Amino acid sequence: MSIEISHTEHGKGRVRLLKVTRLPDKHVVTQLEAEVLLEGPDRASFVTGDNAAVLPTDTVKNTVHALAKKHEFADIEAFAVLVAKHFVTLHPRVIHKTKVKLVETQWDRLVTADSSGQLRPHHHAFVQGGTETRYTCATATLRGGSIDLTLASGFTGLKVLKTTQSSFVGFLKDAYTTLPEVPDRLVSSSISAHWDYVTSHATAADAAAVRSALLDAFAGPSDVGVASPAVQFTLYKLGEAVLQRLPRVAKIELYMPNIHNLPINLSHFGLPNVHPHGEVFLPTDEPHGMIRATVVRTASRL
Ligand SMILES: O=c1[nH]c(=O)c2[nH]c(=O)[nH]c2[nH]1
Repeated sequence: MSIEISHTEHGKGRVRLLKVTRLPDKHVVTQLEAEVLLEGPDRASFVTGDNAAVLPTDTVKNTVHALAKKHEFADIEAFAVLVAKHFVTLHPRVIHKTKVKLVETQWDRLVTADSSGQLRPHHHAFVQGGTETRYTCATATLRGGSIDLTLASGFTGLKVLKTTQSSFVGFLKDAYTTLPEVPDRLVSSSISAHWDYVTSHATAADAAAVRSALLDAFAGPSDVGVASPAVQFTLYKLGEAVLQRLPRVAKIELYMPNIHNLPINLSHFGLPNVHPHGEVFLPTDEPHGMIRATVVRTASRL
């Protein structure tokens, strides 16, 4: 029997920083948590204990902090690419690939009354709210003399709810099926999305456009909505909307837990509480349905 080591990587996780950019008219903050992993051809540190090709993970952390100070960057996408390129550029002999994941903590600018009583965006005060987390992943890989870059972005915890235009009927039944057919129900989810860009030049605005496309497809037109015969169908429509609207997105992975809101049985009190009278529900978060799919663009058959 011979034993070999195959894939190796090392780096630093949970590297946190908050950067303040002090512009004259406003301060701008970016808070992020980085995970940076380095890959190289040398296996000696794992196999023989020779650390000559190992850039300490402590240095990786320091580098993230120092690059944040040295460079201006518009969004986490730009900073992820910058960090990923840094290591393969500085140490091409021992580092052939860098993977960077940056998770952003969103600070929203407060809107308060100014000294004259006018409501205005605040110069330097922020608030954090919501459960949504946005992230981006960049990789830099040395190929010959150049660097291949890939960029992906995503978010978790985008909570959505519709109070009608959702049904679940006609499903497969067996001896253990107790679920009744539901022609009209609430549908709720906490959407996670991860998408690959066809370019490494995508920005926070692209991520915002993906989010809008997903929400528009979930909700449908504001007056009439859009039918959801199952979370599965809605998930596919969400992915399709993103790929139709945004040519920079190559593929999107979506996870939509089906967060059940169960009609409470009020029949003891002579109160019908099911379709079309369903008004009082018990929001639950476990167990929840798990619906996941990847939606990709295929080459045109024309
Ligand atoms: O939209 C749904 N998809 C399912 O697969 C499913 N299964 C279930 O019990 N309820 C639902 N709802």
